[in-house]
Amino acid sequence: MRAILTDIEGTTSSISFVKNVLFPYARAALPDFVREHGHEPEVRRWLDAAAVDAGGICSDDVLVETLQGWVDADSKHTALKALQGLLWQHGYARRDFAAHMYPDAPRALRAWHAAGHALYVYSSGSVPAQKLFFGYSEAGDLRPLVSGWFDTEIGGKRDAASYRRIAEAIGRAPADIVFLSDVVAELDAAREAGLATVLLDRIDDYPAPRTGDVTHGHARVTSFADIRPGDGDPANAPGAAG
Ligand SMILES: CSCCC(=O)C(=O)COP(=O)(O)O
Ligand SMILES: [Mg+2]
Repeated sequence: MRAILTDIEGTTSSISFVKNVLFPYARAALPDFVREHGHEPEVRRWLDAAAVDAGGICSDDVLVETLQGWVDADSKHTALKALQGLLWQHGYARRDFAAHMYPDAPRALRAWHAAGHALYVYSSGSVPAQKLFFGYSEAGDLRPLVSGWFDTEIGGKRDAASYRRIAEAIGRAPADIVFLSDVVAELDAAREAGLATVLLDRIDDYPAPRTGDVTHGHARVTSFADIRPGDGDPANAPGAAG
């Protein structure tokens, strides 16, 4: 039984939810959050880590502006991602929003879990942010389906070494893991590490279909419904095109 490792943004869920709901929420909440919680060790640790890459020692006001710029630029900086997770906690808990899920994703995740496939998440969002996302999803609490969570603390998503570390962490041979993502560069890195790969080509996120050479030979599907992780090479899945 292959294990399944899935990305979130652009794969289980729409990019527009992250860009139009989560990021603006974090951006707006940052100044008050840093003022009210900046002295707490967990928050300070990430603020200090961000400050190092923001050019060294600076005031919290300058740091907030830098962090807001990183939000606008969709930076995957680990410290920003950790802070975003802490910021979103309030929004989810107050039911200001629920995390978007393409309906085919939770349907397939539940079916794969019931069939005995172990499911893992690997996202640039911090592990706490991933758990909030799956916990407060439009499809309900999906956390019980997931056996393990990985973020960029294990390494960048475009680095093959990250996938080798994940395989080791979950105790599986790389070839026994299928990685699902919307980003070809991430799939290239996973394939280099020996994982099977499937490109999610979500029409809502990527209106021009990504076919032919741009898929770099990865199996391509537009829905989780077309992935057959138990059938050997996912490239043979119905709907997959290299
Ligand atoms: C799961 S947290 C919200 C999404 C996010 O901040 C992010 O960076 C997602 O990137 P992904 O690696 O899931 O494409
Ligand atoms: Mg993605």
